[in-house]
Amino acid sequence: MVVEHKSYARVGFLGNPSDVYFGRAMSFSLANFWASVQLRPSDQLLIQPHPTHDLVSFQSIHHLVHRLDTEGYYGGVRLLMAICKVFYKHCQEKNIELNKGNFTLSYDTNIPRQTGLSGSSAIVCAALNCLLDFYNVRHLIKVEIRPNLILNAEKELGIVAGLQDRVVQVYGGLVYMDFSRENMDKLGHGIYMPMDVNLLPPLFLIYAENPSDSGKVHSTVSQRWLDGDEFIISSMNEVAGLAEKGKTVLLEKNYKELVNIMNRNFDLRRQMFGDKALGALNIKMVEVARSVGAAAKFTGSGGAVVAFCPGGPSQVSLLESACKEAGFTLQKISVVPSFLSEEESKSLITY
Ligand SMILES: Nc1ncnc2c1ncn2[C@@H]1O[C@H](COP(=O)(O)OP(=O)(O)O)[C@@H](O)[C@H]1O
Ligand SMILES: O=C(O)[C@H]1O[C@H](OP(=O)(O)O)[C@H](O)[C@@H](O)[C@@H]1O
Ligand SMILES: [Mg+2]
Repeated sequence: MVVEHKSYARVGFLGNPSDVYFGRAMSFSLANFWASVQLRPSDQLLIQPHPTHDLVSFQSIHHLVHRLDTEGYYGGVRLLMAICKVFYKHCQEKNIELNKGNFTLSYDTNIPRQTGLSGSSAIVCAALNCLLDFYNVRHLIKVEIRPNLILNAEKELGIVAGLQDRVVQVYGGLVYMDFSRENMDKLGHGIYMPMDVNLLPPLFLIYAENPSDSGKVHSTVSQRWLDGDEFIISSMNEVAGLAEKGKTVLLEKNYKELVNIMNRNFDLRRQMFGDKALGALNIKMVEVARSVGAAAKFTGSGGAVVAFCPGGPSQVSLLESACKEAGFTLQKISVVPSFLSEEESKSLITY
């Protein structure tokens, strides 16, 4: 029995990064890019390195150093190992029996690497889905809990990350999420509300080959937040509030106000993180979009931008030219509908 699962990239549409800090967020599953994981039964338990993403053979020392400078030390192998560990420990803790032989896990991805499109958790989410089916335990691990397991796999590796990406990668579609401390403490997870994807106006993705490490980007703000820095705490609360406002604005189809909310979301991130942490190229992507009057903000911690053109097709043409001139890739966003089964949707609040 070979099991294969696909998990899509995600766009943190509003409220990110407050999800890392007990805030609120609205995100959607992006059909343009995905990761896939395959599980095959085998005699040995093998985590297969990807031929390009886990490169260990180089043409020269120059090539090796260039690769480390541009893409860092790690690929997906550590993510696959970490989710195996987290899944196993969770099952042990919950007395879920895992009666099966060994397997080989392999992965592939076309999600631009480390561009804030959640390439990391797409690999982890697809692997978790393989494990759930291989061991036939999907019915024993609630849908609300699965994002926590995906996040814990990355936390295990010391990556600073939040839940918004993992939630939408498990649920699919458009989801509004409330991670308030009260809910997290009481329920052990946030409150996740699927929304109608048709409420979204046409959106565009701008990105560049410019990998940035979300853990590194978050580390200073994360420490300041832990230290009780008032500016970070109040700004993060405002960012969380934007997701909530955004929910109302989308339901009312008030797209004029959506422009202000998206722009404010990025401006607050910029004030909190500072230009050095965000990176000049990432900031330029937002500025290029804004130069034609589009609203723009990061999809994640940096590398890709979600843009909205309230002026319609003529403004989209201007955006196309501006991106081309700046050397950025522009794609029309396509959203993946919800993945939830009828059974899984029943317990959830929908809009
Ligand atoms: N496309 C990829 N292929 C292989 N591994 C990846 C890829 N993207 C991310 N990773 C792994 O996940 C880790 C964290 O990536 P992260 O900075 O969160 O990127 P992203 O914004 O894509 O989620 C990386 O250090 C690496 O180990
Ligand atoms: O900063 C953000 O918006 C997000 O950063 C991480 O996502 P990534 O795709 O790795 O950049 C993090 O996992 C999210 O929870 C944050 O919202
Ligand atoms: Mg990530």
